[in-house]
Amino acid sequence: MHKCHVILERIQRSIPRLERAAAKLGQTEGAGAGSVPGEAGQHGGRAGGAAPPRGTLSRRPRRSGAAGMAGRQRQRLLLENAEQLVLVCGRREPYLRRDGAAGLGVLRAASLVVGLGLAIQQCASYMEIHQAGGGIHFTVEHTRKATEDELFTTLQHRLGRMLRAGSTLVECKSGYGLNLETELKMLRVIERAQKSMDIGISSTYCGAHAVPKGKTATEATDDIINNHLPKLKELKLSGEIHVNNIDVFCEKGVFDLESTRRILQAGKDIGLQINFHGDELHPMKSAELGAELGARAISHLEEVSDEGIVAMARAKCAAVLLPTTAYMLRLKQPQARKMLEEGVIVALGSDFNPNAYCFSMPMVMHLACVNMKMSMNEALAGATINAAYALGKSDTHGSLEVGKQGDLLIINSSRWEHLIYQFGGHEALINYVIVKGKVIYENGRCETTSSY
Ligand SMILES: N=CN[C@@H](CCC(=O)O)C(=O)O
Ligand SMILES: [Zn+2]
Repeated sequence: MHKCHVILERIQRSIPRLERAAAKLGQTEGAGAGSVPGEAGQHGGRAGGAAPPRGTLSRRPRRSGAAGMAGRQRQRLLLENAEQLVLVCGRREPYLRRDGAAGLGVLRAASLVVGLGLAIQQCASYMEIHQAGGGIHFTVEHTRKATEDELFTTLQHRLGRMLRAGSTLVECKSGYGLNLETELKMLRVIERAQKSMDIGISSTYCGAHAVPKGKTATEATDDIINNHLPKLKELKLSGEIHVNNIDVFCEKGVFDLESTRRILQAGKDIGLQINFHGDELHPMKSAELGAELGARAISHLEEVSDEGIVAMARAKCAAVLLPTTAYMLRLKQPQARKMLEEGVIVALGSDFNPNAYCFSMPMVMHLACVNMKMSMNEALAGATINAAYALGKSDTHGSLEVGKQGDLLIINSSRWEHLIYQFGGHEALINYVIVKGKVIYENGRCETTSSY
Protein backbone atom coordinates (compact mmCIF):
# COMPACT_ATOMS: atom_id res chain seq x y z
CA MET A 1 0.00 0.00 0.00
CA HIS A 2 1.47 3.35 -0.92
CA LYS A 3 1.38 5.97 1.75
CA CYS A 4 0.89 9.62 1.05
CA HIS A 5 2.13 11.96 3.67
CA VAL A 6 0.34 15.26 3.67
CA ILE A 7 1.59 17.40 6.50
CA LEU A 8 -0.15 20.66 7.38
CA GLU A 9 2.82 22.49 8.86
CA ARG A 10 5.03 21.49 5.98
CA ILE A 11 2.48 22.84 3.55
CA GLN A 12 3.17 26.41 4.68
CA ARG A 13 6.73 26.02 3.59
CA SER A 14 5.99 24.25 0.35
CA ILE A 15 3.44 26.49 -1.30
CA PRO A 16 5.81 29.19 -2.68
CA ARG A 17 7.97 26.47 -4.20
CA LEU A 18 4.99 24.76 -5.73
CA GLU A 19 3.38 28.00 -6.89
CA ARG A 20 6.49 28.67 -8.92
CA ALA A 21 6.16 25.20 -10.35
CA ALA A 22 2.50 25.86 -11.14
CA ALA A 23 3.40 29.07 -12.93
CA LYS A 24 5.88 27.14 -15.05
CA LEU A 25 3.36 24.44 -15.88
CA GLY A 26 0.68 26.95 -16.81
CA GLN A 27 -2.74 27.11 -15.27
CA THR A 28 -4.94 24.06 -15.25
CA GLU A 29 -8.07 24.90 -13.39
CA GLY A 30 -9.68 22.34 -11.17
CA ALA A 31 -8.43 19.11 -9.83
CA GLY A 32 -6.41 16.87 -12.08
CA ALA A 33 -7.75 13.50 -12.89
CA GLY A 34 -4.81 12.02 -11.01
CA SER A 35 -5.34 10.11 -7.83
CA VAL A 36 -3.17 9.08 -4.92
CA PRO A 37 -3.27 5.34 -4.29
CA GLY A 38 -3.55 3.76 -0.89
CA GLU A 39 -4.05 5.17 2.56
CA ALA A 40 -2.60 8.12 4.47
CA GLY A 41 0.26 6.48 6.31
CA GLN A 42 1.43 6.74 9.90
CA HIS A 43 5.07 7.63 10.43
CA GLY A 44 6.78 6.04 13.39
CA GLY A 45 10.03 7.29 14.91
CA ARG A 46 12.71 4.84 16.13
CA ALA A 47 11.56 2.79 19.07
CA GLY A 48 10.80 5.78 21.29
CA GLY A 49 10.37 8.34 18.52
CA ALA A 50 7.09 10.20 18.33
CA ALA A 51 4.46 8.94 15.97
CA PRO A 52 3.57 12.04 13.93
CA PRO A 53 -0.15 12.60 13.05
CA ARG A 54 -1.69 10.53 10.26
CA GLY A 55 -1.41 12.25 6.93
CA THR A 56 -4.60 14.05 5.79
CA LEU A 57 -5.26 16.01 2.64
CA SER A 58 -5.31 19.70 3.36
CA ARG A 59 -7.46 22.39 1.86
CA ARG A 60 -6.61 26.06 2.25
CA PRO A 61 -9.06 28.79 1.25
CA ARG A 62 -7.59 30.86 -1.59
CA ARG A 63 -8.46 34.57 -1.78
CA SER A 64 -9.34 34.92 -5.38
CA GLY A 65 -8.05 38.07 -7.00
CA ALA A 66 -10.07 37.63 -10.17
CA ALA A 67 -12.97 40.21 -10.30
CA GLY A 68 -15.50 37.65 -11.34
CA MET A 69 -14.51 35.53 -8.45
CA ALA A 70 -14.72 38.20 -5.73
CA GLY A 71 -16.14 36.82 -2.53
CA ARG A 72 -16.14 33.22 -3.60
CA GLN A 73 -13.44 31.29 -1.78
CA ARG A 74 -11.60 28.78 -3.92
CA GLN A 75 -10.09 25.78 -2.23
CA ARG A 76 -6.40 25.05 -2.69
CA LEU A 77 -5.24 21.55 -1.98
CA LEU A 78 -1.62 20.56 -1.49
CA LEU A 79 -0.42 17.02 -1.32
CA GLU A 80 3.25 16.63 -0.38
CA ASN A 81 5.63 13.67 -0.47
CA ALA A 82 3.23 11.23 -2.05
CA GLU A 83 5.29 8.12 -2.58
CA GLN A 84 3.37 7.57 -5.80
CA LEU A 85 1.34 10.06 -7.79
CA VAL A 86 -0.68 8.33 -10.50
CA LEU A 87 -1.46 10.96 -13.14
CA VAL A 88 -3.04 8.46 -15.52
CA CYS A 89 -2.44 10.92 -18.41
CA GLY A 90 0.22 13.59 -18.89
CA ARG A 91 -0.36 14.91 -22.39
CA ARG A 92 -4.07 15.53 -22.41
CA GLU A 93 -4.73 12.10 -24.00
CA PRO A 94 -8.46 11.61 -24.54
CA TYR A 95 -8.02 7.84 -23.99
CA LEU A 96 -5.30 5.24 -23.39
CA ARG A 97 -4.94 2.14 -25.50
CA ARG A 98 -3.00 -0.91 -24.22
CA ASP A 99 0.42 0.65 -24.74
CA GLY A 100 -0.67 3.96 -23.21
CA ALA A 101 -2.17 2.24 -20.17
CA ALA A 102 1.17 0.52 -19.51
CA GLY A 103 2.60 3.82 -18.23
CA LEU A 104 -0.27 5.60 -16.41
CA GLY A 105 2.11 8.51 -15.70
CA VAL A 106 3.20 7.24 -12.28
CA LEU A 107 5.53 9.68 -10.48
CA ARG A 108 7.54 8.63 -7.45
CA ALA A 109 8.04 10.84 -4.39
CA ALA A 110 6.07 13.72 -5.87
CA SER A 111 3.93 16.62 -4.65
CA LEU A 112 0.73 18.04 -6.09
CA VAL A 113 -1.04 21.39 -5.84
CA VAL A 114 -4.65 21.71 -6.99
CA GLY A 115 -6.42 25.04 -7.21
CA LEU A 116 -3.47 27.06 -8.45
CA GLY A 117 -3.57 24.94 -11.48
CA LEU A 118 -1.95 21.56 -11.23
CA ALA A 119 1.66 21.78 -10.14
CA ILE A 120 3.59 18.59 -9.86
CA GLN A 121 7.04 18.42 -8.42
CA GLN A 122 9.38 15.52 -8.26
CA CYS A 123 10.64 15.16 -4.68
CA ALA A 124 14.06 13.79 -4.25
CA SER A 125 16.51 11.57 -2.38
CA TYR A 126 16.72 10.82 1.34
CA MET A 127 19.39 13.49 1.90
CA GLU A 128 17.62 16.12 -0.21
CA ILE A 129 14.47 15.61 1.88
CA HIS A 130 16.68 15.74 4.98
CA GLN A 131 18.34 18.99 3.84
CA ALA A 132 14.89 20.43 3.03
CA GLY A 133 13.89 19.90 6.66
CA GLY A 134 12.09 16.59 6.33
CA GLY A 135 13.04 13.08 7.40
CA ILE A 136 14.78 13.10 10.78
CA HIS A 137 13.89 16.77 11.30
CA PHE A 138 10.22 15.99 10.80
CA THR A 139 10.32 13.29 13.48
CA VAL A 140 12.33 15.63 15.73
CA GLU A 141 9.53 18.23 15.56
CA HIS A 142 7.00 15.66 16.77
CA THR A 143 9.27 14.04 19.35
CA ARG A 144 10.01 17.39 20.97
CA LYS A 145 6.25 17.98 21.33
CA ALA A 146 5.46 14.48 22.62
CA THR A 147 5.21 13.78 26.37
CA GLU A 148 7.29 11.06 28.02
CA ASP A 149 4.13 9.02 28.51
CA GLU A 150 3.26 9.25 24.82
CA LEU A 151 6.76 8.18 23.85
CA PHE A 152 6.71 5.34 26.36
CA THR A 153 3.36 4.03 25.07
CA THR A 154 4.69 4.08 21.51
CA LEU A 155 7.91 2.36 22.54
CA GLN A 156 6.06 -0.29 24.53
CA HIS A 157 3.89 -1.11 21.52
CA ARG A 158 6.85 -1.33 19.16
CA LEU A 159 8.92 -3.50 21.51
CA GLY A 160 5.92 -5.79 21.80
CA ARG A 161 5.76 -6.20 18.07
CA MET A 162 9.50 -6.88 17.91
CA LEU A 163 9.19 -9.46 20.69
CA ARG A 164 6.37 -11.23 18.86
CA ALA A 165 8.60 -11.31 15.80
CA GLY A 166 11.24 -13.10 17.87
CA SER A 167 13.54 -10.36 19.17
CA THR A 168 14.64 -10.72 22.81
CA LEU A 169 17.28 -7.95 22.83
CA VAL A 170 16.81 -4.54 21.15
CA GLU A 171 19.11 -1.55 20.75
CA CYS A 172 16.95 1.49 21.45
CA LYS A 173 18.38 4.87 20.39
CA SER A 174 17.63 8.46 21.14
CA GLY A 175 18.37 10.83 18.27
CA TYR A 176 15.06 12.53 17.59
CA GLY A 177 15.60 15.35 20.06
CA LEU A 178 18.95 16.85 18.99
CA ASN A 179 18.70 19.14 22.04
CA LEU A 180 19.70 18.01 25.51
CA GLU A 181 16.21 18.24 26.98
CA THR A 182 14.59 15.96 24.40
CA GLU A 183 17.51 13.55 24.12
CA LEU A 184 17.28 13.03 27.89
CA LYS A 185 13.52 12.65 27.58
CA MET A 186 14.04 9.83 25.07
CA LEU A 187 16.74 8.18 27.19
CA ARG A 188 14.50 8.31 30.26
CA VAL A 189 11.74 6.61 28.26
CA ILE A 190 14.19 3.88 27.22
CA GLU A 191 15.29 3.53 30.86
CA ARG A 192 11.65 3.15 31.93
CA ALA A 193 11.18 0.40 29.34
CA GLN A 194 14.37 -1.34 30.54
CA LYS A 195 12.99 -1.36 34.07
CA SER A 196 9.41 -2.37 33.28
CA MET A 197 9.59 -4.76 30.32
CA ASP A 198 10.97 -8.28 29.93
CA ILE A 199 12.64 -7.70 26.59
CA GLY A 200 16.36 -6.91 26.78
CA ILE A 201 17.35 -3.34 25.88
CA SER A 202 20.69 -1.74 25.03
CA SER A 203 20.44 2.06 25.20
CA THR A 204 22.20 4.32 22.69
CA TYR A 205 22.68 8.08 22.86
CA CYS A 206 22.35 9.43 19.32
CA GLY A 207 22.26 13.19 19.87
CA ALA A 208 24.37 13.52 16.72
CA HIS A 209 21.74 11.95 14.50
CA ALA A 210 21.43 15.21 12.57
CA VAL A 211 22.58 18.83 12.88
CA PRO A 212 19.70 20.61 14.63
CA LYS A 213 18.09 23.51 12.78
CA GLY A 214 19.74 26.81 13.70
CA LYS A 215 23.14 25.28 14.44
CA THR A 216 26.20 24.48 12.36
CA ALA A 217 27.74 21.01 12.62
CA THR A 218 30.60 22.51 14.65
CA GLU A 219 28.22 24.25 17.05
CA ALA A 220 26.24 21.03 17.43
CA THR A 221 29.46 19.07 18.03
CA ASP A 222 30.57 21.54 20.70
CA ASP A 223 27.12 21.44 22.34
CA ILE A 224 27.21 17.64 22.48
CA ILE A 225 30.74 17.50 23.89
CA ASN A 226 30.41 20.41 26.32
CA ASN A 227 26.81 19.99 27.46
CA HIS A 228 25.14 16.72 26.49
CA LEU A 229 27.90 14.27 27.40
CA PRO A 230 28.82 15.80 30.79
CA LYS A 231 25.13 15.59 31.75
CA LEU A 232 24.95 11.98 30.54
CA LYS A 233 28.00 11.15 32.65
CA GLU A 234 26.38 12.71 35.72
CA LEU A 235 23.14 10.75 35.19
CA LYS A 236 25.08 7.52 34.61
CA LEU A 237 27.00 8.04 37.85
CA SER A 238 23.80 8.78 39.77
CA GLY A 239 22.19 5.68 38.27
CA GLU A 240 19.26 7.69 36.90
CA ILE A 241 19.86 6.44 33.35
CA HIS A 242 22.03 3.63 31.97
CA VAL A 243 23.30 4.47 28.49
CA ASN A 244 25.48 1.86 26.82
CA ASN A 245 26.49 3.20 23.42
CA ILE A 246 27.14 6.41 21.50
CA ASP A 247 26.11 6.88 17.87
CA VAL A 248 26.81 9.59 15.27
CA PHE A 249 25.41 9.92 11.74
CA CYS A 250 28.75 10.31 9.96
CA GLU A 251 27.60 11.46 6.54
CA LYS A 252 28.15 14.17 3.93
CA GLY A 253 25.95 17.09 4.93
CA VAL A 254 25.50 15.80 8.50
CA PHE A 255 28.61 15.17 10.67
CA ASP A 256 31.97 14.98 8.88
CA LEU A 257 34.82 12.70 9.88
CA GLU A 258 36.47 15.22 12.25
CA SER A 259 33.26 16.06 14.13
CA THR A 260 32.42 12.37 14.28
CA ARG A 261 35.85 11.60 15.71
CA ARG A 262 35.53 14.29 18.38
CA ILE A 263 32.05 13.16 19.49
CA LEU A 264 32.83 9.44 19.51
CA GLN A 265 36.09 9.92 21.42
CA ALA A 266 34.27 12.06 24.00
CA GLY A 267 31.63 9.36 24.35
CA LYS A 268 34.28 6.69 24.75
CA ASP A 269 35.95 8.84 27.42
CA ILE A 270 32.80 8.61 29.58
CA GLY A 271 32.58 4.84 29.13
CA LEU A 272 30.20 4.50 26.16
CA GLN A 273 30.73 1.85 23.46
CA ILE A 274 31.13 3.28 19.98
CA ASN A 275 28.44 2.02 17.57
CA PHE A 276 27.73 4.54 14.81
CA HIS A 277 26.30 5.18 11.33
CA GLY A 278 29.06 4.97 8.77
CA ASP A 279 29.60 5.06 4.99
CA GLU A 280 25.86 4.86 4.28
CA LEU A 281 25.34 7.31 1.40
CA HIS A 282 28.93 8.43 0.69
CA PRO A 283 32.39 6.86 1.26
CA MET A 284 33.37 8.87 4.38
CA LYS A 285 36.17 6.58 5.61
CA SER A 286 33.96 5.97 8.66
CA ALA A 287 35.08 2.35 8.80
CA GLU A 288 38.74 3.37 9.00
CA LEU A 289 37.88 5.85 11.75
CA GLY A 290 35.84 3.31 13.67
CA ALA A 291 38.61 0.74 13.54
CA GLU A 292 41.10 3.35 14.76
CA LEU A 293 38.85 4.40 17.69
CA GLY A 294 38.09 0.83 18.73
CA ALA A 295 34.42 1.04 17.72
CA ARG A 296 32.40 -2.00 18.75
CA ALA A 297 30.25 -1.69 15.58
CA ILE A 298 29.47 0.44 12.57
CA SER A 299 26.07 0.29 10.85
CA HIS A 300 24.99 0.76 7.21
CA LEU A 301 28.32 0.56 5.24
CA GLU A 302 26.75 0.56 1.78
CA GLU A 303 29.66 2.78 0.63
CA VAL A 304 32.49 1.33 2.73
CA SER A 305 35.97 1.22 1.13
CA ASP A 306 38.02 -1.93 0.65
CA GLU A 307 40.57 -0.54 3.11
CA GLY A 308 37.76 0.07 5.60
CA ILE A 309 36.64 -3.54 5.35
CA VAL A 310 40.16 -4.80 6.06
CA ALA A 311 40.52 -2.36 8.97
CA MET A 312 37.22 -3.48 10.51
CA ALA A 313 38.17 -7.14 10.23
CA ARG A 314 41.51 -6.48 11.90
CA ALA A 315 39.94 -4.39 14.70
CA LYS A 316 37.08 -6.88 15.29
CA CYS A 317 34.67 -4.02 14.67
CA ALA A 318 31.27 -5.52 13.77
CA ALA A 319 29.52 -4.45 10.56
CA VAL A 320 25.80 -4.05 11.31
CA LEU A 321 24.14 -4.45 7.92
CA LEU A 322 20.61 -3.15 7.46
CA PRO A 323 18.86 -4.87 4.53
CA THR A 324 15.58 -3.00 5.02
CA THR A 325 17.22 0.42 4.63
CA ALA A 326 19.08 -0.57 1.47
CA TYR A 327 15.81 -2.02 0.15
CA MET A 328 13.53 0.89 1.07
CA LEU A 329 15.92 3.70 0.13
CA ARG A 330 16.97 1.81 -2.99
CA LEU A 331 20.64 2.02 -1.98
CA LYS A 332 23.28 -0.29 -3.40
CA GLN A 333 23.56 -3.37 -1.23
CA PRO A 334 26.39 -3.51 1.35
CA GLN A 335 29.15 -5.89 0.25
CA ALA A 336 28.26 -8.60 2.73
CA ARG A 337 30.06 -11.36 0.85
CA LYS A 338 33.29 -9.36 0.61
CA MET A 339 33.10 -8.48 4.30
CA LEU A 340 32.54 -12.12 5.23
CA GLU A 341 35.42 -13.27 3.04
CA GLU A 342 37.72 -10.65 4.63
CA GLY A 343 36.82 -11.92 8.09
CA VAL A 344 34.56 -9.06 9.22
CA ILE A 345 32.10 -9.87 12.03
CA VAL A 346 28.81 -9.33 10.15
CA ALA A 347 25.72 -8.57 12.23
CA LEU A 348 22.19 -7.76 11.04
CA GLY A 349 19.76 -5.13 12.28
CA SER A 350 16.25 -3.97 11.40
CA ASP A 351 17.17 -0.25 11.54
CA PHE A 352 13.58 0.33 12.65
CA ASN A 353 12.77 4.01 11.89
CA PRO A 354 10.29 5.89 9.70
CA ASN A 355 12.25 4.87 6.59
CA ALA A 356 12.45 1.23 7.55
CA TYR A 357 9.25 0.44 9.40
CA CYS A 358 10.09 -3.19 9.97
CA PHE A 359 9.73 -5.03 13.30
CA SER A 360 10.78 -8.41 12.01
CA MET A 361 14.30 -9.80 12.20
CA PRO A 362 13.17 -12.95 10.33
CA MET A 363 12.32 -10.69 7.38
CA VAL A 364 15.66 -8.88 7.79
CA MET A 365 17.45 -12.24 7.63
CA HIS A 366 15.45 -13.17 4.53
CA LEU A 367 16.41 -9.92 2.78
CA ALA A 368 20.06 -10.43 3.82
CA CYS A 369 20.02 -13.81 2.08
CA VAL A 370 18.19 -12.69 -1.06
CA ASN A 371 19.69 -9.22 -1.55
CA MET A 372 23.09 -9.54 0.14
CA LYS A 373 23.70 -13.18 -0.79
CA MET A 374 24.31 -14.28 2.80
CA SER A 375 23.64 -17.91 3.62
CA MET A 376 20.86 -18.70 6.09
CA ASN A 377 23.52 -19.80 8.61
CA GLU A 378 25.40 -16.50 8.17
CA ALA A 379 22.12 -14.58 8.50
CA LEU A 380 21.16 -16.40 11.71
CA ALA A 381 24.64 -15.79 13.17
CA GLY A 382 24.28 -12.13 12.11
CA ALA A 383 20.94 -11.76 13.89
CA THR A 384 22.01 -13.57 17.06
CA ILE A 385 25.59 -13.88 18.33
CA ASN A 386 27.03 -11.15 16.07
CA ALA A 387 24.22 -8.71 16.84
CA ALA A 388 24.83 -9.39 20.54
CA TYR A 389 28.58 -8.83 19.96
CA ALA A 390 27.82 -5.49 18.27
CA LEU A 391 26.12 -4.43 21.52
CA GLY A 392 28.89 -5.80 23.73
CA LYS A 393 26.54 -8.51 25.03
CA SER A 394 27.74 -11.74 23.42
CA ASP A 395 28.93 -12.99 26.80
CA THR A 396 25.29 -13.22 27.95
CA HIS A 397 23.20 -13.27 24.75
CA GLY A 398 23.20 -14.59 21.20
CA SER A 399 23.57 -18.37 21.69
CA LEU A 400 22.28 -21.24 23.84
CA GLU A 401 25.23 -22.05 26.10
CA VAL A 402 25.74 -22.72 29.80
CA GLY A 403 26.23 -19.43 31.63
CA LYS A 404 24.25 -17.36 29.15
CA GLN A 405 20.85 -15.91 30.02
CA GLY A 406 18.65 -18.38 28.14
CA ASP A 407 16.79 -16.40 25.47
CA LEU A 408 15.19 -18.62 22.85
CA LEU A 409 12.32 -19.12 20.43
CA ILE A 410 10.27 -22.26 19.91
CA ILE A 411 8.88 -22.46 16.40
CA ASN A 412 6.46 -24.98 14.93
CA SER A 413 8.65 -26.34 12.18
CA SER A 414 11.03 -29.27 11.90
CA ARG A 415 13.63 -26.98 10.30
CA TRP A 416 14.84 -23.69 11.90
CA GLU A 417 15.48 -22.35 8.39
CA HIS A 418 11.74 -21.88 7.92
CA LEU A 419 11.96 -18.82 10.17
CA ILE A 420 13.96 -17.19 7.36
CA TYR A 421 12.58 -19.05 4.36
CA GLN A 422 8.90 -18.25 4.99
CA PHE A 423 9.04 -14.53 4.17
CA GLY A 424 6.67 -12.76 6.55
CA GLY A 425 5.61 -16.05 8.08
CA HIS A 426 7.31 -15.54 11.43
CA GLU A 427 4.27 -14.69 13.56
CA ALA A 428 2.55 -17.92 12.49
CA LEU A 429 5.74 -19.92 13.06
CA ILE A 430 6.76 -18.56 16.46
CA ASN A 431 5.03 -20.49 19.25
CA TYR A 432 7.06 -19.23 22.22
CA VAL A 433 9.42 -16.35 22.96
CA ILE A 434 11.48 -16.98 26.09
CA VAL A 435 13.66 -14.39 27.86
CA LYS A 436 15.98 -15.47 30.70
CA GLY A 437 14.19 -18.83 30.74
CA LYS A 438 10.76 -17.18 31.23
CA VAL A 439 7.95 -17.55 28.65
CA ILE A 440 7.12 -14.00 27.65
CA TYR A 441 4.98 -14.76 24.61
CA GLU A 442 2.98 -17.88 23.74
CA ASN A 443 0.91 -18.43 20.60
CA GLY A 444 -0.38 -14.92 20.18
CA ARG A 445 -0.58 -14.02 23.88
CA CYS A 446 1.91 -12.03 25.96
CA GLU A 447 2.40 -13.92 29.19
CA THR A 448 3.55 -11.17 31.48
CA THR A 449 1.92 -8.25 33.22
CA SER A 450 3.90 -5.68 31.30
CA SER A 451 1.53 -5.42 28.39
CA TYR A 452 3.12 -5.10 25.03
N1 LIG B 1 20.53 7.39 8.43
C1 LIG B 1 20.15 7.88 9.44
N2 LIG B 1 19.35 7.41 10.42
C2 LIG B 1 18.29 6.45 10.18
C3 LIG B 1 17.19 7.11 9.43
C4 LIG B 1 16.44 7.92 10.45
C5 LIG B 1 15.33 8.70 9.88
O1 LIG B 1 15.37 9.02 8.67
O2 LIG B 1 14.40 8.99 10.69
C6 LIG B 1 18.86 5.24 9.50
O3 LIG B 1 19.84 4.79 10.10
O4 LIG B 1 18.34 4.74 8.53
ZN1 LIG C 1 20.25 5.22 11.74
